[in-house]
Amino acid sequence: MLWLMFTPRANSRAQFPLSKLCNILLTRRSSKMASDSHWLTPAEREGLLMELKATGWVLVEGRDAIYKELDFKTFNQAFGFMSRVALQAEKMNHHPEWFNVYNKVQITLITHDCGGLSKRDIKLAKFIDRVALTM
Ligand SMILES: C[C@H](O)[C@H](O)[C@H]1CNC2=NC(N)=NC(=O)C2=N1
Repeated sequence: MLWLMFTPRANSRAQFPLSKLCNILLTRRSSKMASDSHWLTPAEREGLLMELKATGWVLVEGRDAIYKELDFKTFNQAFGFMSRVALQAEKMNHHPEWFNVYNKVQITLITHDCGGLSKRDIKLAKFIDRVALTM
Protein backbone atom coordinates (compact mmCIF):
# COMPACT_ATOMS: atom_id res chain seq x y z
CA MET A 1 0.00 0.00 0.00
CA LEU A 2 2.84 2.40 0.94
CA TRP A 3 4.51 1.43 -2.33
CA LEU A 4 1.41 2.49 -4.25
CA MET A 5 1.32 5.87 -2.52
CA PHE A 6 4.91 6.80 -3.44
CA THR A 7 5.09 5.37 -6.94
CA PRO A 8 4.67 8.06 -9.62
CA ARG A 9 1.39 7.68 -11.43
CA ALA A 10 1.86 4.94 -13.97
CA ASN A 11 0.12 6.96 -16.68
CA SER A 12 1.87 10.31 -16.02
CA ARG A 13 3.58 9.98 -19.41
CA ALA A 14 0.22 9.71 -21.09
CA GLN A 15 -0.40 13.35 -20.17
CA PHE A 16 2.52 14.35 -22.41
CA PRO A 17 2.78 11.66 -25.07
CA LEU A 18 5.78 11.20 -27.30
CA SER A 19 3.70 12.06 -30.37
CA LYS A 20 3.03 15.51 -28.90
CA LEU A 21 6.76 16.07 -28.36
CA CYS A 22 7.48 15.02 -31.96
CA ASN A 23 4.88 17.46 -33.24
CA ILE A 24 6.46 20.28 -31.29
CA LEU A 25 9.92 19.42 -32.63
CA LEU A 26 8.63 19.09 -36.20
CA THR A 27 6.81 22.43 -36.00
CA ARG A 28 10.01 24.09 -34.77
CA ARG A 29 11.91 22.53 -37.65
CA SER A 30 9.43 23.65 -40.27
CA SER A 31 9.36 27.22 -38.98
CA LYS A 32 13.16 27.24 -39.13
CA MET A 33 12.93 25.95 -42.70
CA ALA A 34 10.42 28.68 -43.54
CA SER A 35 12.95 31.26 -42.41
CA ASP A 36 15.41 29.78 -44.88
CA SER A 37 13.25 31.20 -47.65
CA HIS A 38 14.74 34.58 -46.74
CA TRP A 39 17.83 33.63 -48.69
CA LEU A 40 18.41 35.54 -51.93
CA THR A 41 18.99 33.85 -55.25
CA PRO A 42 22.11 35.15 -57.08
CA ALA A 43 19.88 36.96 -59.60
CA GLU A 44 17.72 38.59 -56.91
CA ARG A 45 20.83 39.57 -55.02
CA GLU A 46 22.44 41.25 -58.01
CA GLY A 47 19.37 43.28 -58.90
CA LEU A 48 18.53 44.33 -55.35
CA LEU A 49 22.12 45.26 -54.52
CA MET A 50 22.25 47.45 -57.63
CA GLU A 51 19.15 49.33 -56.43
CA LEU A 52 20.57 49.78 -52.94
CA LYS A 53 24.01 50.87 -54.17
CA ALA A 54 22.24 53.63 -56.10
CA THR A 55 20.93 55.01 -52.79
CA GLY A 56 24.31 54.96 -51.01
CA TRP A 57 24.61 51.43 -49.62
CA VAL A 58 27.97 49.72 -50.10
CA LEU A 59 29.13 46.14 -49.61
CA VAL A 60 31.31 45.69 -46.53
CA GLU A 61 34.81 44.34 -47.17
CA GLY A 62 35.46 40.89 -45.77
CA ARG A 63 31.88 40.40 -44.63
CA ASP A 64 28.67 39.68 -46.53
CA ALA A 65 26.94 42.81 -45.24
CA ILE A 66 25.77 46.21 -46.48
CA TYR A 67 26.65 49.58 -44.94
CA LYS A 68 25.33 53.12 -45.20
CA GLU A 69 26.11 56.45 -43.52
CA LEU A 70 23.32 58.94 -43.03
CA ASP A 71 23.68 62.62 -42.13
CA PHE A 72 20.88 64.58 -40.51
CA LYS A 73 20.60 68.25 -39.59
CA THR A 74 20.37 67.67 -35.85
CA PHE A 75 20.72 64.98 -33.19
CA ASN A 76 16.94 65.06 -32.72
CA GLN A 77 16.41 64.15 -36.36
CA ALA A 78 19.02 61.40 -36.23
CA PHE A 79 17.50 59.97 -33.08
CA GLY A 80 13.95 60.30 -34.42
CA PHE A 81 15.05 58.36 -37.49
CA MET A 82 16.67 55.69 -35.30
CA SER A 83 13.50 55.37 -33.22
CA ARG A 84 11.40 54.70 -36.30
CA VAL A 85 13.88 52.16 -37.62
CA ALA A 86 14.13 50.52 -34.19
CA LEU A 87 10.36 49.94 -34.06
CA GLN A 88 10.37 48.39 -37.52
CA ALA A 89 13.44 46.28 -36.69
CA GLU A 90 11.71 44.92 -33.61
CA LYS A 91 8.58 44.13 -35.64
CA MET A 92 10.72 42.21 -38.13
CA ASN A 93 12.88 40.65 -35.40
CA HIS A 94 15.77 41.88 -37.50
CA HIS A 95 18.13 44.35 -35.91
CA PRO A 96 20.72 46.70 -37.37
CA GLU A 97 24.28 47.05 -36.17
CA TRP A 98 24.53 50.82 -35.90
CA PHE A 99 26.47 53.71 -34.46
CA ASN A 100 25.37 57.27 -33.82
CA VAL A 101 27.26 60.43 -32.97
CA TYR A 102 25.29 63.69 -32.93
CA ASN A 103 23.73 63.98 -36.42
CA LYS A 104 25.37 60.96 -38.06
CA VAL A 105 24.14 57.37 -38.15
CA GLN A 106 26.22 54.51 -39.55
CA ILE A 107 24.33 51.31 -40.25
CA THR A 108 25.46 47.78 -41.09
CA LEU A 109 22.89 45.18 -42.10
CA ILE A 110 23.58 41.47 -42.07
CA THR A 111 21.60 38.38 -41.14
CA HIS A 112 23.54 36.86 -38.24
CA ASP A 113 21.46 33.69 -38.32
CA CYS A 114 22.81 32.82 -41.76
CA GLY A 115 26.05 34.81 -41.68
CA GLY A 116 25.25 36.88 -44.75
CA LEU A 117 22.77 39.03 -46.63
CA SER A 118 19.17 37.92 -46.81
CA LYS A 119 15.84 39.34 -47.96
CA ARG A 120 15.38 40.73 -44.46
CA ASP A 121 18.40 43.00 -44.88
CA ILE A 122 17.07 44.26 -48.18
CA LYS A 123 13.62 44.89 -46.70
CA LEU A 124 15.10 46.80 -43.76
CA ALA A 125 17.48 48.76 -46.02
CA LYS A 126 14.54 49.86 -48.18
CA PHE A 127 12.57 50.86 -45.10
CA ILE A 128 15.58 52.86 -43.85
CA ASP A 129 15.82 54.69 -47.18
CA ARG A 130 12.11 55.53 -47.11
CA VAL A 131 12.26 56.87 -43.54
CA ALA A 132 15.41 58.89 -44.25
CA LEU A 133 13.59 60.64 -47.10
CA THR A 134 10.88 61.85 -44.71
CA MET A 135 13.24 63.34 -42.09
C1 LIG B 1 17.00 34.63 -31.98
C2 LIG B 1 16.58 35.76 -32.87
O1 LIG B 1 15.56 35.37 -33.74
C3 LIG B 1 17.73 36.24 -33.69
O2 LIG B 1 18.86 36.52 -32.90
C4 LIG B 1 17.38 37.38 -34.60
C5 LIG B 1 17.30 38.71 -33.91
N1 LIG B 1 17.73 39.81 -34.78
C6 LIG B 1 18.52 39.61 -35.82
N2 LIG B 1 19.03 40.63 -36.48
C7 LIG B 1 19.88 40.47 -37.50
N3 LIG B 1 20.38 41.55 -38.14
N4 LIG B 1 20.21 39.24 -37.91
C8 LIG B 1 19.74 38.14 -37.32
O3 LIG B 1 20.08 37.03 -37.74
C9 LIG B 1 18.85 38.31 -36.24
N5 LIG B 1 18.32 37.28 -35.64
